[in-house]
Amino acid sequence: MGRKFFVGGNWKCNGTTEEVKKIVTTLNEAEVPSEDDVEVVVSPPFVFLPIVKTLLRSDFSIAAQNCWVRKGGAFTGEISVEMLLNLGVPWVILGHSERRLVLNESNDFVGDKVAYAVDQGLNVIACVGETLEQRESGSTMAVVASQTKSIAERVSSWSNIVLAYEPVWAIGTGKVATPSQAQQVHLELRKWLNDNAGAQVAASTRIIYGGSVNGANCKELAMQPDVDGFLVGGASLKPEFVDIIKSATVKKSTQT
Ligand SMILES: O=C(CO)COP(=O)(O)O
Repeated sequence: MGRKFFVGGNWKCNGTTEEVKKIVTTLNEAEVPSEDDVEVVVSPPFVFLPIVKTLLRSDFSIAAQNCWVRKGGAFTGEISVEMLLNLGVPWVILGHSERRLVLNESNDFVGDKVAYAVDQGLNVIACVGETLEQRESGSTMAVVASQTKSIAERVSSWSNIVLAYEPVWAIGTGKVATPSQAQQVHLELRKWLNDNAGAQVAASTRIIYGGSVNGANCKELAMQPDVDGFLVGGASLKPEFVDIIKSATVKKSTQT
């Protein structure tokens, strides 16, 4: 079964209403490969989800950048899965390193969030990735495996989960993982899924790369056999996001 190329744009904590409208206009006017060949999901801050949902072309989808771990209630400042579903937001990004590291979200907490969101019917972009210190000490695979394990042991199905490998040292630094560094970890993650979640999950789960992806480096990364797309930060706020979406064509050419 082929894995459809996936391009996510994580806008993080950026934008004004005017800027958001401008990005959406650029996306709406872009000529991109067909929905059969690429799935595009943009993730604005919560407050802009309704306007983006209203204005964005119908072949692109939207994601929240976080959600509460269980059913909503007396949790000041949180946004629940139920609210996202009520607004018609189909995706959520969970376990981003900025939340793991700055807000101290543990592997267990992220695993609980993913399980609750998936159980309620959301699609999840689940992020894993090592810090520079962890890479330099040789523990990259141990770190991403334990982050993935906390998810795997809580979910009964992977069919609505996209796994995003985002090495922390490559995020917002301009220091992109080389295509072979990305491929190596993606392949290891797929082997891990094979051994722990089954061959079908390993074959069908999309593993996307995030960390300083831009219009110039996306093609070579897209050609790697286990790179099934991208989660883009900074460049998703710029017109070059369109070029990154177009790298789906490069991917397709490597598969035929
Ligand atoms: O964190 C990221 C996407 O979630 C990557 O961010 P940058 O593309 O800005 O490095």
